[in-house]
Amino acid sequence: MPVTKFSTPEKYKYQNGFGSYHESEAVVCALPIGANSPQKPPYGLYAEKLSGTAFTAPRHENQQTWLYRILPAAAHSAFNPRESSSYNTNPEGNKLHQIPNQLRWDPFDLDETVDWVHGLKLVAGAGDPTLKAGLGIFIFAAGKSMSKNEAFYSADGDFLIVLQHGVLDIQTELGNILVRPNEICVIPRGVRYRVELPEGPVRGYICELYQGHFQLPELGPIGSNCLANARDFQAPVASFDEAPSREYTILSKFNGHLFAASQTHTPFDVVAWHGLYYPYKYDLGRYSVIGSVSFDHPDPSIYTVLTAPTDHIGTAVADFVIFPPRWLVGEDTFRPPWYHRNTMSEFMGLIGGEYDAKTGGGFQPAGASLHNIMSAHGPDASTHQKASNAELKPAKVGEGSMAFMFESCLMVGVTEWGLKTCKKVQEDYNEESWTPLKAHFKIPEGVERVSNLVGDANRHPGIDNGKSVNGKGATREINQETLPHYT
Ligand SMILES: O=C(O)Cc1cc(O)ccc1O
Ligand SMILES: [Fe+2]
Repeated sequence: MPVTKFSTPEKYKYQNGFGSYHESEAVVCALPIGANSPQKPPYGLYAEKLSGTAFTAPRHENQQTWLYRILPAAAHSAFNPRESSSYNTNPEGNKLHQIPNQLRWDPFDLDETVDWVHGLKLVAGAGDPTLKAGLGIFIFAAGKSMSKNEAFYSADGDFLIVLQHGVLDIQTELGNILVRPNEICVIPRGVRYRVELPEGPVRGYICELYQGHFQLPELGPIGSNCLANARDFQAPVASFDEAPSREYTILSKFNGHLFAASQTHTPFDVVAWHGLYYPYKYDLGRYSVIGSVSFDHPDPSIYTVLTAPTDHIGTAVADFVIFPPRWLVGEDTFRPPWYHRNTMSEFMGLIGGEYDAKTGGGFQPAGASLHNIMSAHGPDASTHQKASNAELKPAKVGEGSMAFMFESCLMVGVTEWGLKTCKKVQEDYNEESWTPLKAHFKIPEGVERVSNLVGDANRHPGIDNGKSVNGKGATREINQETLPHYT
């Protein structure tokens, strides 16, 4: 049998595992053994610590990485404000409109005129990076690679990048990551990187976490596998530029504003590193979806890829949730999401295809929606019509599609850009979605108006010995007295 050889280009080798202690060296023996900061690190390298949590954070939260580099990151000029009148991704400088309306955006435009740094548009957010509290939601669209002489970092938070279009070739201090369609990438606060666009324009969404870090959700009774499996997260291996000395600009996003410093050596000079604080990517196609195999529609928390918890267990400052292709088999079930009002806010985007809860055509790839705290929403009228009459055989939904949600316990405000400047807000969202819903309520002839009695099966006409519910094909045995069904 012929042997197929798979090879990954050296540039894009990865180490697998979420939250794993990784170590990597681009030159043999560049990592010191048995010490972090020897008097003279190997090959004349400098040792530098990059911390992602307080030094004293408990072990289960503590994240830091030791870098062994040609020159320390500190070797640069002072930072000066750059583009201070135009560049502002700061929530406090961007008036946030807190409004209860359901909002939906048409697809955001590609923009071929800008690079990664200038393609970031704050669309919504909550909190404040100076207090390390809350999150920022960005739309990004870029058509130019960053200059070879630039590196960017955000001091404000961790970037969770959800790519919607194109490919991102990211050179980070810790190594290279190629983000391809249907993949996401997390770049932690402070990590310096530059983004090249090998296949032209890119577009997508970012959740910037001003507080804490993303982690895998608990699995509870699911057990030890499924959802996003730890081994499918990929961190880069050490890789450094051997470029001759030249001018570099370090761009810092600091409290939403841009600052620039210069240096005469490459920032991509980390020859080896070890630790828990590193960028990583994940292919959403690897997500192992869990769902109901009997009836009813479970909470979307079963689709959580990553969660950023608050101090209150079970309540997230940001959950990253996806809606991948999956089988729906629920009997006697309205299969799309129920109508609901949520104490959490829900920002959604669509990477591709069609989202099964919104089949009316208004929620499109590269578009978005925001259902803020207690903003009522659910399937649009056409989806309701289809789903409440559909034949309930097993059905694959979301084939070729990937919707996602940033769900937050915080009230999410919308920026002026998001509400007006981008000109993408759909004025007729309610009229297209829910105002066409018809009332179907009808009390059959002979049914009493008031009944406090729930234990009498005779009061529930249309139930056939508890074997089928509403005659719609459910086969489970159920005590009919508990069924508050009228047909
Ligand atoms: O509103 C939405 O479309 C997202 C969502 C999906 C779901 O299956 C259940 C609840 C929910 O908020
Ligand atoms: Fe919802």
